[in-house]
Amino acid sequence: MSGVSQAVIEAGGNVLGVIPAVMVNEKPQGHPASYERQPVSAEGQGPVVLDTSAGPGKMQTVVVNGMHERKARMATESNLGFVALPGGYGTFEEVMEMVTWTQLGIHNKPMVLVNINGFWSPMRQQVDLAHQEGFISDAGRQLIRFVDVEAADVDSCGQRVVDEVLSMQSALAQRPGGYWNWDRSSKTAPDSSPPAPAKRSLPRPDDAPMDVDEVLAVDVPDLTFTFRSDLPPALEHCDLKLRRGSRCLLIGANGAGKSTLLRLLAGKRLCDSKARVFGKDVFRESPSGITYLGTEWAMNPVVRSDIVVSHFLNSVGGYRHKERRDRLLDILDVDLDWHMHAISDGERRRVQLCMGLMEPWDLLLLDEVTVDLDVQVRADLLDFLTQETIERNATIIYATHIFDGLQSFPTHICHMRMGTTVDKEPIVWPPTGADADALPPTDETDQHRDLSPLLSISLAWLRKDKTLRGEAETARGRRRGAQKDADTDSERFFSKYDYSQTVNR
Ligand SMILES: Nc1ncnc2c1ncn2[C@@H]1O[C@H](COP(=O)(O)OP(=O)(O)OP(=O)(O)O)[C@@H](O)[C@H]1O
Repeated sequence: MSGVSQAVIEAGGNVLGVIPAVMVNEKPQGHPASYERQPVSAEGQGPVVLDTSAGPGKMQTVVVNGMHERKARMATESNLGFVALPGGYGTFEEVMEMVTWTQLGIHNKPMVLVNINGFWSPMRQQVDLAHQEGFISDAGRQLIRFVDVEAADVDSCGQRVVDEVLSMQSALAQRPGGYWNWDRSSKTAPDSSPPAPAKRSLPRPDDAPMDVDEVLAVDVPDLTFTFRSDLPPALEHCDLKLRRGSRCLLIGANGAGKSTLLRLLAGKRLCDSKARVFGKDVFRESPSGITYLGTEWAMNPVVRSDIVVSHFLNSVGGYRHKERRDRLLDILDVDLDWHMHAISDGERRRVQLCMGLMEPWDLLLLDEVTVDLDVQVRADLLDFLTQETIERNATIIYATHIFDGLQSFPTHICHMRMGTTVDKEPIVWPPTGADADALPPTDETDQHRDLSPLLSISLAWLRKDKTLRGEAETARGRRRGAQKDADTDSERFFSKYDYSQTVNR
């Protein structure tokens, strides 16, 4: 791969590597490589590396959380198709998965194997055998092609391979969609036509009437999602429609489903229901311009390793967005000389935000990432985000439990309860007319508190949600909190296993 990368760079092309975080810094113990890595660039030593010394092209390495994300990212980035050179298990697996995705209609991309000195011939025989035996259909046999190359001709076979990819691409374009209707909730056959315009009129943040052809920034109709088939759905019948330029707060108790919804919108999990961002299916069509920032980032060992912040930011593409990066460095008050392993949680969070927000986004999904910022930085950040939605018409969905200084931030609020969105459409904020009348008054318990209208409504919602959730759990034989009437052997347990002196608190 390094040879291919080097050649591409020398020819002025761009190389994008996608690497799981675990492989970033070190060679795993027992790694069979008998040589020390001698990279032509600093590839593999940071989240994204640009090596300008290698040649006129650009080389970048993107670090992702795991192998599945890596594959999905590679599939998304490939807009022409896939070319495989000889390789081992990983290559076999990737080749077959990408072909399978074309067979199933998840994407529709050529797969061309460069058959150097017959390396892939056994694979071709296997595919032909499966075809003869009826395991692969006639149409399925067309989903993979081989270009025979002698080792001596490797340097000059590039054009033939590209021609094969292009020819296969036009053949695939004639092909109907995949076998499955991936949207189980739809009664109709797969439809490759552009998404239907939204039927209902949604208020724009500035309340202008909606154009019927306008593509919504977020369109989630009746979304249901289950983590495992033996568990009840974590999301059920969720609806969320937002126009570009909206800033929507997700409000709900712990476990209401906010993070799950945000992660689905970020395309991190496959779900049967149709969820669209800018008119594209979030998982299968991977719309560009989505940035998701969640709390799990700070747990990643890479961001706690001894990396200097300036290197870290450069390596994730700071050079491409220098102006925004500098602006964010000022707003977030980040010291470029900090070492990531020797800063506070809040400081690490500022670096995360700087890193995540540098590249302009069209949809920003924020999952509680401002929780450990000090109040001044948080206030300045909220101003920056508001400005982004006004100036660039970008959209934000923000799940938080911290309501300080939020009163004038949202254009919409969306109440989630027990895995569902309570209203068919998010409530325009600040509310007026009938919307305002429908909102709950301050709960009696909270009348002595000095609450903003937003916090007052949220508290009233969550108090009601707790009661409803308690009733639902009781009906299922569950109960939270103290179980005063239940028999317990905790005293006996304590006398036998007294850990109180040994457990760190
Ligand atoms: N990996 C998982 N496997 C199974 N169930 C899960 C998983 N993650 C979350 N859930 C369930 O999904 C539900 C919604 O969780 P989610 O994290 O989306 O809630 P949330 O509204 O973001 O909560 P919080 O405010 O605590 O962050 C919870 O009831 C939880 O039990």
